[in-house]
Amino acid sequence: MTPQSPVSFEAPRSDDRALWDVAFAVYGYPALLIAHRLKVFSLLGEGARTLAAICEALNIQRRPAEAILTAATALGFLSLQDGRYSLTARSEDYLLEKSPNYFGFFWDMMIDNSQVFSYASLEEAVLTNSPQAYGGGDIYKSHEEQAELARRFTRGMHSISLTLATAWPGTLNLGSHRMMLDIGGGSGAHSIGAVLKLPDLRALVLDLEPICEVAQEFIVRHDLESRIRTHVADMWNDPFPEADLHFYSNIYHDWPAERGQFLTEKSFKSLQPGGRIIIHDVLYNDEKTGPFAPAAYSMLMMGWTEGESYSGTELSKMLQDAGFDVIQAYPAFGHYSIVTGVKP
Ligand SMILES: C[S@@+](CC[C@H](N)C(=O)[O-])C[C@H]1O[C@@H](n2cnc3c(N)ncnc32)[C@H](O)[C@@H]1O
Repeated sequence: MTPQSPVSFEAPRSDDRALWDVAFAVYGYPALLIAHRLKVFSLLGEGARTLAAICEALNIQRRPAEAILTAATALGFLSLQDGRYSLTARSEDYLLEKSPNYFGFFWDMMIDNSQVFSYASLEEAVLTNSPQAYGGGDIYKSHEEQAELARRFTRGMHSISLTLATAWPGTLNLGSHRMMLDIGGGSGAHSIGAVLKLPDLRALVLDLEPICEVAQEFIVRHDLESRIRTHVADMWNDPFPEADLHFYSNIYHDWPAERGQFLTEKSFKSLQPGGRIIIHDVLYNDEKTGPFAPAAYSMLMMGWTEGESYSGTELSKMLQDAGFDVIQAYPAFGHYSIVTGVKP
C-alpha cells in the first residue's frame, strides 16, 4: 500500500448560511404563496386567531399550519403575540383584497404559472435562451388570442402597478405636461396614478385590444373616463397618437435592448420639442453587481419574455443615442426607478 497524503480539513473563510439561504428560499417563499392561496391573510383580517383556530378554519393539521405561519411571521407578514397570530401593517396593506395596494393578484399569476419557476423550466429557459410561459413564444400574442389569459395577466400587473403609481408622478415636476401616452399601459394603473397626482394631465393608455378592454373597466372603476382614454394599437407597427409625455412602465425589461432602442427612437420622433420620455423599471446599479431584485427580475423575464433588466446607465445611453437631453434617473417606489429625458 502506498502512503496517502492526509486530506486537508480546514474551516472555510465564511460560514455556510448563504448556501443554506439559497435552498431555504426555494422553500420559504412558497410558504407565503400557499398561505395566500389558503386565505390565511383574509382569515386573520377578520381578527387574531390561535394556531388551533387557524387549523380548524383552514382544515389543515398543526404541523403544516405552523410551518407556513412561522415562515410568514419570520418574513414579517404575521405577528404572534399571546398565542394568537395577527396581520402586520405590511400584510394589511398588501395582502387583503379590499386594500388598494393589494399584491395578491400578482402572486396569483405566479401561482397559476408556477411551472415557469420550476427548476426544470428555468433550466430549459437558460439553456435555450427562450421563454417558457404558456408553452413558449411571445406571451403578448397569446394574450391577443386568449382574452381570459390577457385579463388575468393585466389584473396581476394592476395589482403591483397601482401602488407603484403613487410614487413616480411626484419624483419630478411634471406640471407643464398635458397628455401622457402610457405605452403598453396594461390596466392603466400608471395613468390613473398620474392623473390623480397631476390635475392638468390627461392620459391615453395604448395597448392591444383585449388589454384595452380591461383597462377601460379600471378607468370606469376609478371614475376617470373624462381624463383617461384607451387607444388600441400595436406599439411596434402603429403610429403614436399626439402626446407630450411618453411613459413606459415594465416595458423595456420585456424586450432585448435593440427593441428598447427602437421604442426610444420612435418616441423621440413622435414627441415635439419639450416633450418628455419616462422609463419606469427595476434597474441594475451601474457596475451591474446588483442589487438582487433586478437580477431576480432578469430570471423572471427568462421564463416569460425575451427581455432582461437594464442599468440606469444603459437606459440613459439609449435616450442619449436617440437625441434626448437633460437625462436623469430618480429612485421611485420600492425596487423601482425612473430614467427620463427631454426632447431638445
Ligand atoms: C409587463 S406589462 C406592463 C403593463 C403596464 N405598463 C404596467 O406597468 O402595469 C407589458 C404590457 O405591454 C403590452 N404590449 C405588449 N406588446 C405590445 C404591443 N405590440 N403593442 C402594445 N402593447 C403591447 C402588453 O399587452 C402589456 O400590457
